[in-house]
Amino acid sequence: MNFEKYIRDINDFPKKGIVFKDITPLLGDAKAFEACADHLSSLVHTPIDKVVAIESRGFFFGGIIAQKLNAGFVPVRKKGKLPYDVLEVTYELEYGKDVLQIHKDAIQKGEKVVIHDDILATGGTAKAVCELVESLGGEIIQCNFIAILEFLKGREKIEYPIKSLLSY
Ligand SMILES: O=P(O)(O)OC[C@H]1O[C@H](OP(=O)(O)OP(=O)(O)O)[C@H](O)[C@@H]1O
Ligand SMILES: Nc1ncnc2[nH]cnc12
Repeated sequence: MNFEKYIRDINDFPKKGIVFKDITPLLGDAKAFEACADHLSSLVHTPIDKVVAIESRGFFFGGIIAQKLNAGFVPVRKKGKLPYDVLEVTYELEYGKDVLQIHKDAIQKGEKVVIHDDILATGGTAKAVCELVESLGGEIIQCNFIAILEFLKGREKIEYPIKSLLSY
C-alpha cells in the first residue's frame, strides 16, 4: 500500500517554519490503518518481550504491534501522567523541550525491546526513550517508525537498528 498518500503536510504547525506530518488521514482509513499495523509488525523479525511506545502518537500503533508480536506494551509518557515510581529524562525535539517518564518496573533486565513512534525527526525523543530503556536494563532490538524525516538527521543520534515504512 502507498502509505504516503495518507500522510499530509501541514505548514507552520505547531510553530512557524515547521512542516508537520499529519497521520490522522492514515488513522481514519480502516484499510490503511490495518495495513500500516501489519507492516509495522512485519518489520520485527525476532521474538521480543516488550513494545515501548511514546505518548501520544506512538500509542496509536504501539499496542496493536505489541499484540501482533505477542509482547507486552509499555507506555512512555510526558511528565506527571504515570502513577507509579518513574525514571525520567529531559529531551529536546524538533519544536520544543519536555520530560518523558517510564515506570521503574516496566522492563526487566535483559528483556528484548522494540521502541515504536510515529515519526523520527531530530531523534531527540527516540534517543531519550533509548536512555530510559537502557537504564532499566532492557535490550533494544530496534526502533520502529512510520516515517523518518531524513533531513533532520535523527538516525545519527540512535545507535540501534532503525526501521520505517517511509522516508522523507
Ligand atoms: O525526533 P524528534 O524531533 O524528537 O520528534 C519526534 C517526536 O515528535 C512527535 O511527538 P510530540 O512531542 O509532538 O507529541 P505527540 O505525539 O503527543 O503529538 C512525534 O510523535 C515524536 O514523538
Ligand atoms: N515535522 C514533524 N511532523 C510530525 N511530527 C513531528 N515530530 C517532530 N517533528 C515533526
